[in-house]
Amino acid sequence: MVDLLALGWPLARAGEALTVLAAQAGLQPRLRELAAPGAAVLADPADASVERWLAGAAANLGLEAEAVDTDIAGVDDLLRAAAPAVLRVGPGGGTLLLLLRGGRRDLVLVAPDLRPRRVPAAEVRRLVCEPVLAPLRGRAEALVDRTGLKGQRRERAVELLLRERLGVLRVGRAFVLRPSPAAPLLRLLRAEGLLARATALAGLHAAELALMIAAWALIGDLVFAGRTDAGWSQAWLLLLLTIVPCRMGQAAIAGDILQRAGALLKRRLLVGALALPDDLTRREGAGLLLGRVLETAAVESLGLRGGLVSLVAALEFAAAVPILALGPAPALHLALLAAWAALGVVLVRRTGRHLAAWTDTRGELTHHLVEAMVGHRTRLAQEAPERWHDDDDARLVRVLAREARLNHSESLLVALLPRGWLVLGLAALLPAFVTGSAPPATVAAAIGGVLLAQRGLATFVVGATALLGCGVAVRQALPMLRAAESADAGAHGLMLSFPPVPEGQPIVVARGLGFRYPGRERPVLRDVDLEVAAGDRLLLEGGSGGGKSTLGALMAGLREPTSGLVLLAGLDRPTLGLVGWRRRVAAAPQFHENHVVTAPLAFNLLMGRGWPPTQAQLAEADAVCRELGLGELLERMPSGLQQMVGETGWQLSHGERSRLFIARALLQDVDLVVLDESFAALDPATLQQALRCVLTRARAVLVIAHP
Ligand SMILES: Nc1ncnc2c1ncn2[C@@H]1O[C@H](COP(=O)(O)OP(=O)(O)OP(=O)(O)O)[C@@H](O)[C@H]1O
Repeated sequence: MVDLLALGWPLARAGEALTVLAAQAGLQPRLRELAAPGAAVLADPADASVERWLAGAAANLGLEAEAVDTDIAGVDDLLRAAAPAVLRVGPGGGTLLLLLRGGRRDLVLVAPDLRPRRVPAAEVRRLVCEPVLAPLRGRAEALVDRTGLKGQRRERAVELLLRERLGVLRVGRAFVLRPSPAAPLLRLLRAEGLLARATALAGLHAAELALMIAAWALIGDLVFAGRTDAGWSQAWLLLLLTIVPCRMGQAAIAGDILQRAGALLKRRLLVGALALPDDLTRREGAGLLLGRVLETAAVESLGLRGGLVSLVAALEFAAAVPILALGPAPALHLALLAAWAALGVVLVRRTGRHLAAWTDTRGELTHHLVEAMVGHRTRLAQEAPERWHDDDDARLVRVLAREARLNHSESLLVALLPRGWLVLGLAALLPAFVTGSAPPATVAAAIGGVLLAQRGLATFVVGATALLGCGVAVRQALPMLRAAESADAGAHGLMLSFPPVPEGQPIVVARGLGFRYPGRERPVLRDVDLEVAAGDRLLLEGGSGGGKSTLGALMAGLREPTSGLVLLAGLDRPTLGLVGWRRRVAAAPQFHENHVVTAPLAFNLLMGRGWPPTQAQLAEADAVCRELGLGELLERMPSGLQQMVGETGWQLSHGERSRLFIARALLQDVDLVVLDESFAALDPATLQQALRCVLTRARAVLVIAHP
């Protein structure tokens, strides 16, 4: 029996453990010194802060740690397929097992002496499940004992009974490690095994082509040399039959490539969409961004299919060239083929231009449509009905005209290129056929070459059209792909964790602070000095457009200064990272910048704390709501904290929304809360009540308001 806990790593060495596992699993982690989890994290290993720490540390190494929950019935699958992964085991999940290789019978763990150790999967399974099963084992054994079973059969019956009865109980968490979706593309492709699969696919297709050419050669020999013996026909049949498994293998590998690469691309685009710079989303508007997101679907479907099909086309072309070179009119055939391929390139480029123009007009149409939907209620109230659809027809006509041009160009490509070549290729063989100057077998092989090139051209058209679509879609998705590349850069800082700032000590200090919006000539803020200490209650007043919200955003780490310095607890943004900064300062932005997500009220309140919440967090959310005067609303809502709110849920009033935003900031349990005009919509009595709650609960507060 192996002492598995001795092979585990203590939580205090979690950073080192992640680095070692990632390096041994070939994930090429970024080599970076990670600070150990702080005392606050280690104090309660059962708390979600450990999981947040692990996720942040993985991001620092350029990796992604996906938390996977499993029930007892799913443990075997997890141990088989999750590697490389970190399993939390032992009391409170305070020990980490590093799963390097999974399996059904044996697993490989990385021990604290950095050596891989093979251990039986059943023992790891027992360690993971026993804390949940142990309390009920006695009852299960008593039940089985009444059946009279003995020895191993008794053990097995107890296990099966427990698994059957308790299969859905949740057991410990695992963190599956993989390269971050923002990692260099080549590393992602290699980690997913896509390069190896693409090579296998090309190999199988080349084998299929070789088999087909051999089959032609054989049939040519049979027909022209007049052989009639059965052995040759059987060999021909065998060659054709061998093509079947070749094709099946290709279909399976291609499906696998499409699925894996599709998932990879989706993850990258999602990361990019969430990391889009704030100013870009403002500048482009929801409509254009929605259009871009819709276009990204084409990147996957067209790009992947186009890539595979083009690979096949290139192989078919490459096989046709030597066959034609051995035919009766090699120079003429090869010259014609080169000219036809050049014509193909011209037609493809023309189609590409039409496709890009059509996509741009469609994007404009989506933008127009979304703007109309967002402003629908205002238009209903303010605009005469006969003007609602003013531009619609003109926009539709523009889209349809460009679509017609695209269709024409595409049909020329699809119809002319492969069929035209067939006519030309066969015509070039006519002299040899008529004069009988070449042996029949050579003519037959050349016909095969012409057909193969035609197949290559037809495949090329399909692949090129798909790649064109993909190219246009990539251009649309570019902001997201770029944002994905920089998504993890510095977001998690050095993962420092330290206790709350003591009373009277500075939390945020700004010196010589300046800020200028991109594209603006004059700075909004210049030479600002400000210090906010724990226990401070500050009010920032000023005229409209004076830069109050901008200063609030700088304090909350939502923007970086263009000159000067802002320090939080003595540390700068790169050291703390955006994630670290937000754990210390929470902001309730202005009304038009803040959003009620269509989700339960509790989700909206606890957004910054992770989901699902603990009972204690729910109780805290309930208490804050009541202190802010939302108690009566909670009573009225049939589902209380679980009531769906947002655009399609319970519609909150202006004042209720602003208190939800205040509660959301207070519940983040931070050193400093920045409230930007959060009280403007409240009547005097409610305002006093809300203010009392903020002053009691916040360790320090900066309130932005008009005089
Ligand atoms: N994203 C942006 N891009 C360019 N300029 C901006 C941007 N956001 C704000 N501004 C400009 O910067 C100036 C300061 O804006 P800010 O919102 O900080 O002022 P404020 O004092 O909070 O105003 P108010 O009291 O009206 O909310 C304004 O002139 C505004 O137009």
